[in-house]
This record gives sequence, C-alpha cells and structure tokens, in this order.
Amino acid sequence: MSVLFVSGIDTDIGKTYATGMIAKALMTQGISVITQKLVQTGVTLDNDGKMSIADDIITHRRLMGIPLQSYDLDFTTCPYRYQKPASPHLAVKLAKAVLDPKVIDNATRCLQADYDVVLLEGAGGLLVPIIEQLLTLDYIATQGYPIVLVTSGRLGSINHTLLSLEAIKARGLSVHSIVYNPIHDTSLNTDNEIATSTIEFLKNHIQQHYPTTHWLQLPYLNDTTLPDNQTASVDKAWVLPSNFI
Ligand SMILES: Nc1ncnc2c1ncn2[C@@H]1O[C@H](COP(=O)(O)OP(=O)(O)OP(=O)(O)O)[C@@H](O)[C@H]1O
Ligand SMILES: C[C@H](N)[C@H](N)CCCCCC(=O)O
Ligand SMILES: [Mg+2]
Repeated sequence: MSVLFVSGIDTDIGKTYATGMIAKALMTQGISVITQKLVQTGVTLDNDGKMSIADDIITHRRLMGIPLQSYDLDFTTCPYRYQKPASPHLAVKLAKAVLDPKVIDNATRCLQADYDVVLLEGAGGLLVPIIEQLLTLDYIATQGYPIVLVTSGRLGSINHTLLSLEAIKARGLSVHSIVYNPIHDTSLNTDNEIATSTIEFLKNHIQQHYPTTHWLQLPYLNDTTLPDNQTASVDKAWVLPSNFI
C-alpha cells in the first residue's frame, strides 16, 4: 500500500543498489515488495529493435534474488524507457516522444494494488526534469511520497545532501530515510578521514533536525560479477530497523 520514493544526491550514487538491497531486506521480513523505476534513460534496443526492460529493474531483481516478474515483462515497473543516457527531459525530446506522468502514476497504483510496499526509484537527483515542465521533486510532491535519500562520503556530499534536504523541506515532504552508501569509501581518491567525518556530521544533523528519519548504511557489495549473475549476494547481516515500514 505504501510507496517510498528512492532518490539520491546525484546520478550514480547508488539508488539502484539501495533500492534492490532494501527490497531484499523487506522480503526477508516477510513484506511483499516490488520496485519501480520512474523513467529509465540509456536503454539498449533488443533484437527486435524494441526498447529493453529497464537496466535498473534488472539489477533490482538480481539484488532481490528473484527472476523478472510479470509486471517487469509487461513494462508496468518502468513504462518509459529511452535510448539517450541523459536527463529524462532530453532523452524524451530526442526520442520525439511524449511522457505522460499519469501513466507512471497509474503504473504505481497498479503495483500498489498487488504489493504492500512499492519502492519507486528516480533518475538522477531530486531536481532532475522528467519533462521540461516537471521536476522529479514536483512529481513527488503531487503524490506526497516520503523520500529515501541516498548519499555517500565523497567530498562534496555534505553540501549536496543538505541542499536536497532543503528542497524536500520546501515542498513539505518527509524524509523517510537517509542511506549512506560506502561506494566511494574504498576508491583510491577517497580520503577515509573525510568519509568518516561525513557520516558523523550527517548522522548528527539528521538526529537534530529530522528525529524521525532513519539512518541506514549500505554494505559494499564486492560482487563484481553482478551484471552476468542471476542474483547477487547481499550480506545477510545487513538488516533494516524493525520499524522501517
Ligand atoms: N553498495 C554498493 N556496492 C557495490 N557497488 C556499488 C554500490 N553502490 C553502487 N555501486 C556501483 O556504482 C554504480 C552506480 O550505482 P547505481 O547504479 O546504484 O546508481 P544510481 O544512483 O542508481 O544511478 P542512476 O541515476 O543512473 O539510476 C553501480 O553500477 C555499481 O557498480
Ligand atoms: C543516464 C544517467 N545514468 C541517469 N539515469 C540520468 C541522470 C540525469 C542527470 C541530469 C542532471 O542532473 O543533469
Ligand atoms: Mg539507478
């Protein structure tokens, strides 16, 4: 019945990984959950020249350890897919297509009818335009979805996180959780002192200003074979707070 919108401070921050891992953890708690992708850009064509299933949906299912579902095969979980790996507003324009937000909303409602939780992953960050006249965050605001915000310890994340929180607050929306992804913590150019201090600063900031918001830390998946595997091994020790939903 409930929809959580999974966004992040930027593209490539780990929204897909967070969405898949949260879905897996909810499944483990016995909750019926499905994921949806708002709009997918950078999609390849299949052998018949048709737009393939959204990459992010395929990764969600691998992380959840389940095969593609019928709602994936009929594209309910991602009705809008475009070739250009760009902002949706540009990808839609280049495809000379029309994106109707009502189609996305209808798809979400259809999934809500069959699942207790729908995790809806955005494309890029909160102010990315879906079409020229509609920012992602304004779409979220019309629906009133609580937001799961993915961040990291990369230098610059503090500013991007706090700006995202300000934008959410300005629209009167709630921050369901902040998900810290250690994606950059192991890279050669990440300073661990900065990553550790970013975690501490953000945790304190959330505690002080958003006392009901959950703080989660994702595990780093060392599964480099993920794209070719049917499933990925999410650390079993990684669990969600019992009051997450
Ligand atoms: N926790 C993690 N463990 C291992 N690898 C990760 C993790 N998080 C992200 N990655 C790596 O970073 C890449 C980008 O992450 P992801 O695809 O989740 O970003 P995104 O925020 O969903 O981007 P988009 O805006 O395109 O949807 C992944 O393909 C994966 O290789
Ligand atoms: C193609 C990419 N991986 C994402 N799916 C789309 C990112 C849009 C970002 C737009 C922007 O903030 O300038
Ligand atoms: Mg993604």
